[in-house]
Amino acid sequence: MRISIAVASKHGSTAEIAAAVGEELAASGHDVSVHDMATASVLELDESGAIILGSAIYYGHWLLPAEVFTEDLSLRLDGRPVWMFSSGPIGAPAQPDPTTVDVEDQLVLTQPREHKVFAGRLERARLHRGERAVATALRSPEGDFRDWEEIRGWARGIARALDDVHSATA
Ligand SMILES: Cc1cc2nc3c(=O)[nH]c(=O)nc-3n(C[C@H](O)[C@H](O)[C@H](O)COP(=O)(O)O)c2cc1C
Repeated sequence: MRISIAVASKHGSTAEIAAAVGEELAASGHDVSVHDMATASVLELDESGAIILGSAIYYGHWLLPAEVFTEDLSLRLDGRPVWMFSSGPIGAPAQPDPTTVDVEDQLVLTQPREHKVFAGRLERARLHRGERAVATALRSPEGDFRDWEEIRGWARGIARALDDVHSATA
């Protein structure tokens, strides 16, 4: 099946999650394309049988390009299955609590099969000056907390769910 992954990332770590999800789905035999929501058109996803949307979390929300893209896409979904992921919480245990991300609008618009929150990466050297000030004020831990086995396992679960859909309709 053709699967599109559309992602919004400011400092690259969420884009790398999208790439890993894409690798797993491709390994399961799917035809996968990854789109940057900051530059892609929703029309590029028209031929996809399933769609995965993901964004980094900043200040409790998805990045603006992800919010705009998702709203536009929602008019063209036509019942196609959607999965969503967010990436942000930092540290061990990861903070803030993954449930604090406000993606209510995106959930209502796309009715995803699942919304998964993955831990993120925060490296001060990559941040802009204002972001660094916020990270310092919040005493955010620094590091790469992404759990690749969790991420790849989630992608394999999507592949299995799509197989089930396919065999039920075959
Ligand atoms: C200024 C700033 C604000 C952030 N706000 C949140 C937040 O509200 N919730 C959260 O879970 N993570 C937050 N994060 C952590 C980022 O989501 C995390 O670093 C993520 O992995 C960045 O993804 P990217 O590399 O794709 O941009 C924030 C990070 C920065 C620098």
